[in-house]
Amino acid sequence: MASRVDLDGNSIKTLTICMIGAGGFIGSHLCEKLLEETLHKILAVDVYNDKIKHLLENSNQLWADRIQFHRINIKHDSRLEGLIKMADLTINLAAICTPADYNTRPLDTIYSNFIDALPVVKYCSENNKRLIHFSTCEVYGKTIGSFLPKDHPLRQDPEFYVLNEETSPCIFGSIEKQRWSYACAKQLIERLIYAEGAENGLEFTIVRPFNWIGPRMDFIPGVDGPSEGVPRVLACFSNNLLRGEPLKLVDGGQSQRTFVYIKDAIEAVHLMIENPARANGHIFNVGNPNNEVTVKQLAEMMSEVYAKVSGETALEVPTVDVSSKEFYGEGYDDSDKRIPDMTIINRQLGWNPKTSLWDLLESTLTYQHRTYAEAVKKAIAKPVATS
Ligand SMILES: NC(=O)c1ccc[n+]([C@@H]2O[C@H](COP(=O)([O-])OP(=O)(O)OC[C@H]3O[C@@H](n4cnc5c(N)ncnc54)[C@H](O)[C@@H]3O)[C@@H](O)[C@H]2O)c1
Ligand SMILES: O=c1ccn([C@@H]2O[C@H](COP(=O)(O)OP(=O)(O)O[C@H]3OC[C@](O)(CO)[C@H]3O)[C@@H](O)[C@H]2O)c(=O)[nH]1
Repeated sequence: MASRVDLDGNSIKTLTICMIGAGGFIGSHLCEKLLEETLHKILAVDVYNDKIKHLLENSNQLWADRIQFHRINIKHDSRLEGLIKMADLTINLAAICTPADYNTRPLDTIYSNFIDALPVVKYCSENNKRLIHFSTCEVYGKTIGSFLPKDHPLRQDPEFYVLNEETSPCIFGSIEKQRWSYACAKQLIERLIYAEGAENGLEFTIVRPFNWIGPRMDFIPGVDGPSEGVPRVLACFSNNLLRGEPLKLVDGGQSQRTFVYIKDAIEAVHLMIENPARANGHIFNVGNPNNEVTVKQLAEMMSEVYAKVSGETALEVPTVDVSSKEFYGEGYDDSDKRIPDMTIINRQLGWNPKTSLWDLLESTLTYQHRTYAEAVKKAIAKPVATS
């Protein structure tokens, strides 16, 4: 591989990266990218490795000696500090990050996103190691505009809904709305990291992903995850499509989201890894402001794309409304709208997303159909056990 240079023309040093949560959706894509396009070494930490098995198993691959898997639960494992010390950079992706858990398992959610991340920050700070920490767009909570009357003209003013790292407030619901347990824990760990930077010189970058989606995201209930499990919206809707059932719209599917293709987003993380002078001390929104839809529009587009890639006829009634209480239980609440301000990431790293929502859904649903269609058919055909 020819010597590579960073955005300022300096040659890039080969790094050892301790990647915690490497076995998850984002981790698996980041491992793939780093192994295929760089010479960096990865100490991959997770409790699972199914999504990176293809990178670990084949010892003939060029990168076989550049990835090592460590099955470690960071809650209680003394090996973690040693791995962080061995690495030049730690990337922490580990988290409980599915909304169905936030209001039903708030303690696990808070522990996972705050308490369990504490030693990682401490070890990086004490050992003068750089940290890239994964936070979330959920730290913004609700938009200022959502508190205005429905037809108020200021709702159309970007000042009232575009989310900026340096100027937007974090607006959460009341404590009994346990949905916000995740956002609040992520916000506090961001503040702690920021304070470690200010008081102890920790070199950090905080990433706020805005709904990254693509292959290997979450699980299909009853196939490679629990039958009663509720994954994030891409996998929920994929599951409905694979089973030929209507897509469930929570509270009518009026919330808005911007979706970015995982492969575009990984490019942004790659730039952060290799341009520390431009990334350190910054918080970055990583999303695609051009791919905004309501959840209802997402459902309609996914139904259309799935019919195209699977060759199956779309349902005549493609969606059904369901209340949030019925779907998620007590204590659920929602972010109304999430448009990332791209000024900072654009200025620091020159990054812009490329893939349209239609194109990213086409490649993702092709993957979902190829990977799961047969397994779902078998699961549906299996007789239900009666007592
Ligand atoms: N995907 C998105 O759009 C998105 C959006 C906002 C924020 N994020 C953040 O990005 C990060 C990664 O998200 P993802 O979508 O890849 O989720 P994921 O659930 O697929 O990956 C998280 C990984 O962390 C591992 N993990 C959790 N607790 C652990 C522990 N105690 N010890 C070891 N490993 C542990 C899990 O096994 C999993 O493989 C999370 O911090 C999440 O909050 C993601
Ligand atoms: O079957 C379904 C599932 C979900 N919805 C609604 O879709 C919206 C998006 O839901 P989801 O992708 O599950 O999660 P959120 O966007 O709300 O939150 C995530 O954002 C980033 C992250 O931090 C990590 O990924 C996470 O917290 C939402 O409005 C659901 O109600 C649906 O209608 N039908």
